Amino acid sequence: MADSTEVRELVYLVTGGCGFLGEHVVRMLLQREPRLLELRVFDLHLGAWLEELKTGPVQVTAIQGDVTQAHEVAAAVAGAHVVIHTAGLVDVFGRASPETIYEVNVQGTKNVIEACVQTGTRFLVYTSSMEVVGPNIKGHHFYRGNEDTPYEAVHRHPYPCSKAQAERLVLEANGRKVHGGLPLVTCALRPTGIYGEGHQIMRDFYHQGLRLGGRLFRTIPASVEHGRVYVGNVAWMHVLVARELQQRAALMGGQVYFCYDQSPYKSYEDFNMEFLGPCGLRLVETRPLVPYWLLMLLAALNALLQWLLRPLLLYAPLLNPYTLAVANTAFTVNTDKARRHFGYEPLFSWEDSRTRTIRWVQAMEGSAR
Ligand SMILES: NC(=O)C1=CN([C@@H]2O[C@H](COP(=O)(O)OP(=O)(O)OC[C@H]3O[C@@H](n4cnc5c(N)ncnc54)[C@H](O)[C@@H]3O)[C@@H](O)[C@H]2O)C=CC1
Ligand SMILES: CC(C)CCC[C@@H](C)[C@H]1CC[C@H]2[C@@H]3[C@H](O)CC4=CC(=O)CC[C@]4(C)[C@H]3CC[C@]12C
Repeated sequence: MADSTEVRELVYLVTGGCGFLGEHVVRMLLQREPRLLELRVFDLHLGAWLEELKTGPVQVTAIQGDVTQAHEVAAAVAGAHVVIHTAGLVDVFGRASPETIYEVNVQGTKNVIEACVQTGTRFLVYTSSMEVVGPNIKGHHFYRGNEDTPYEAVHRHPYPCSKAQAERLVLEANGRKVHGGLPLVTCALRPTGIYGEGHQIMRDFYHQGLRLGGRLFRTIPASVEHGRVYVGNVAWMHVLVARELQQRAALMGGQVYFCYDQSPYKSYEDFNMEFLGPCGLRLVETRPLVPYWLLMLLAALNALLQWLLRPLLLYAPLLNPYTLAVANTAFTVNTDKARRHFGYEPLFSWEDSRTRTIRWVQAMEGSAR
């Protein structure tokens, strides 16, 4: 909470501040960063909700801009003490071309780093992803691993490749001299699958369940654990890391941290049912209804259809070979690195996270109840 004894002097910039995670980071900063003087929210598409934030003690500056445009980024970064770079193209469904994904995720990140160097901004927090580690193309399971767990991180899909490249750039930039001669301090946060208020895929599953008469059909065995983390805790971790990076540069600079909380280890579908169940949906079958080989065939067919239809229309269903491989490969983390390095404790318990997410699903139009 804002402490009235703290002096408001810091300028923060959040790129992608109107996205699913970005909005939570923006709101969390306003609630939990008492030294904030100005908060710049940079996004390709600005949300109308920003207006309601402009009446508080912090100056909220909305900047409509594109991270792929170096001059726009430099203008937004100039004078900021801290940059939280969450902007990214999150596309594993083939909606955008690989070139566009690289342009936004890699070139956009380069632009942010160069802007920090040119303008003298010293602290950069990058929202990376578990996907920079895995699941890899071989489908190796990553079972309750931590930041030091050996794992063959080999990818082919543009999204994880671009996130891995961008993360490397951010970490390599740690220690570079910025304008004025002081060193840049960077670090990267790697959320697992984020859930919570505003999660588009949860919305899609909910509406799909409604269309199917309140039922969802299991596709992945319940034993395939998936790492999930509540958006409020991911946002809190960003706020904390940005704050502590300024005090503990030697320890935290150039480091990566998985984002974790007390959300239970479950399969992707069983986890979603924690929220969709109380909203009237049920998961049919204890075992997958469709055999895995058939799912693979359907996924390949979807990829083929996407390619054939591309000149005419965008066909981008949830099921494709990549999403199937990710959903069917266990990836869970068990770490306390963030606690050890900067005192992170989840702000929201599992019960809170669950209740908040259920309330949000229930508030969606046409609740199944
Ligand atoms: N959703 C998830 O489960 C996970 C997301 N992440 C990472 O978290 C970050 C945020 O992801 P989400 O909030 O889920 O996605 P999102 O799509 O809701 O938010 C991304 C934001 O970036 C903005 N953006 C996209 N291209 C831009 C550009 N060229 N210039 C300026 N802004 C641009 C979008 O308008 C959007 O507001 C991303 O970097 C993503 O890779 C990491 C792990 C898991
Ligand atoms: C076989 C089913 C039809 C598959 C449906 C579920 C999938 C769409 C999702 C299963 C796992 C998700 C990914 C995972 O949570 C890790 C991610 C991290 C990110 O940085 C971005 C999003 C994502 C790739 C996420 C995307 C949806 C799933 C593949």
